[in-house]
Amino acid sequence: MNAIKNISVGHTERLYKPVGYTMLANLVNIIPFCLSIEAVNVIFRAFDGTNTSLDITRLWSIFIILVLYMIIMAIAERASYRANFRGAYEMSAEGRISLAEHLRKLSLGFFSRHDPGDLSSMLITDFAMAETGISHHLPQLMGALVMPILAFFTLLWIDWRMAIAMFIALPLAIGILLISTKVQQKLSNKQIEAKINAGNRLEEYLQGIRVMKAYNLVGDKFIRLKDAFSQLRRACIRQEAILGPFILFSVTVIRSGLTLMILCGTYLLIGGDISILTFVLFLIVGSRVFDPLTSALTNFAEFRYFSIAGGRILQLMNEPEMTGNKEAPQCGDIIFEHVSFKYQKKEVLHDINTSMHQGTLTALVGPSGSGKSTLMKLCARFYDPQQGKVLFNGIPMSNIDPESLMKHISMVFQDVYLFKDTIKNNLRFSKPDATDEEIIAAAKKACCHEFILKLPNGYDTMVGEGGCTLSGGEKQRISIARAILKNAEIVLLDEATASLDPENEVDVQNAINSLITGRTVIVIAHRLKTIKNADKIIVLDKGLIVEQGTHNDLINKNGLYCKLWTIQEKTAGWKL
Ligand SMILES: Nc1ncnc2c1ncn2[C@@H]1O[C@H](COP(=O)(O)OP(=O)(O)OP(=O)(O)O)[C@@H](O)[C@H]1O
Repeated sequence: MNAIKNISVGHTERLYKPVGYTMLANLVNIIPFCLSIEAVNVIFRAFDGTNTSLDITRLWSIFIILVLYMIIMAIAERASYRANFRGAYEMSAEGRISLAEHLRKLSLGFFSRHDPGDLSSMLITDFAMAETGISHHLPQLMGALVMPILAFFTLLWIDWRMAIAMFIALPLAIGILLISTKVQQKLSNKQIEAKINAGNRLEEYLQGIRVMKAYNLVGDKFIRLKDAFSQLRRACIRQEAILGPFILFSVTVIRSGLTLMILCGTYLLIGGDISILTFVLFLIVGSRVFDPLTSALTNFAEFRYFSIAGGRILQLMNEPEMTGNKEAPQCGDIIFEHVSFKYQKKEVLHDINTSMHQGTLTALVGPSGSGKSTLMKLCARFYDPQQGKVLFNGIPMSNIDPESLMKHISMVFQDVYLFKDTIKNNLRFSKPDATDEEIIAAAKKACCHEFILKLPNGYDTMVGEGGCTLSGGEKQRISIARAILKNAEIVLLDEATASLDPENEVDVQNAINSLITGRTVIVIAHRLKTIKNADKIIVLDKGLIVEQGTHNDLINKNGLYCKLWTIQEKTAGWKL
């Protein structure tokens, strides 16, 4: 039952149509079989010494029914084929979209626990496996059972002894397959893990090829890739080598029923307990019934393998989404009350108490790894803290709908991601209904306009996957233009001006200054001169707030900020 739920990714009702059609097709498929039995019967009666003449009319009728059957079957098979495949592809297309949608609603903490390769494998490979399970294996498994079940009950009615002899080995064959279930689960999980690992290593190898060439590391990474492929090879071989004999054995066991039935029939025939016609009838049924049974057994094994993929998808679907259904307030202060936060096990923020007031600029400073980016991510509710509260206009962020909150926040990160699309669409991403004029105005403010015009197709130029056709500084300016275009009440800037040349930095700084009026701005800047005029500077060290206040307050305190400031003054132009 679990396997069925898994393979349909929780939508068992989607299976009714394909399974129903295939079972019906298999049921109808019995007609030629019954007709051939009837034809044997007619011929047999003409030669059994009872002086009955050969009923040619009946034979012709059988032939005509067979032709009609073939026409109806061709139409019905087409309908069944369409139902199977359409159902499977529709289910996986919808499933992929809803899974992608679900992933969007998960906390970022989930993504730091999972490899992106693992997730993309679920979206592509696992769904493809569930698709195959639904379109092929489950309908074929159920369909293949129709004929043997009907045959069993009919034969039981004709002669129970021979019927039992024919099917006596079936429970044993099923038992063997069921015994292998646990082994299969373990081996299949290992094989799927090895497949994902190989995919991840390959991605790492391809993405890091530039660094590897630069540092001559090709050997080491290649060994990791080679190991991953060797592991996959071993997992595949182990799975086949261990499970194959189970299936072969159960098929052999089931087929032994034919021999048993012949032995039993011969014995009964000699004893005069059955007629030759009954014996021939059993031989005809016997020659037809074991192929679908074998196919059902092999499909059952395949079906179990494919259902593992469905189980992985279901597990992911059950990951809890971020809570909160309150509409985010238009604006307000962000307040941290005794906030502690850890990624997995490591606590990186300890008992943070601070506030970022509406319409002011708050700067986060501190040595690398002190927790600045983490604190900023908590402001945007990328994560919920394990202890304490983050309040937005007095409402705990954990009660606010994350999507509603995002409408009020613009962000500029250190690493800018651009979609494989035109520059214009990459800008429009932050405001889907923006007009061309608005886009250009934002680009001008962020000092992008001129370099965009110099591109081959201006605003319609395509940028590569991840924006690889633009320089770091250009990507950052595009990202600033996006934030300007979104025009949100809260602006989060992480190293916004880090990769700009001094000339552009002044322009962008001016653009940012005009953007922050009446807004809450939180900025991480390693170059302290850029935040000298901030309303509040929060100094972090090892996850603790060690100082907070204005530039002058902190200089007067003569603490960590003053130390950092002095170092930067002395080494002007250096980057901490
Ligand atoms: N996704 C993550 N998973 C686990 N640990 C993380 C993650 N992100 C950051 N950390 C760790 O949390 C600590 C704080 O990192 P954070 O990025 O907040 O510091 P930062 O002050 O912004 O550093 P930098 O100035 O170098 O960007 C670091 O020790 C870092 O290694």
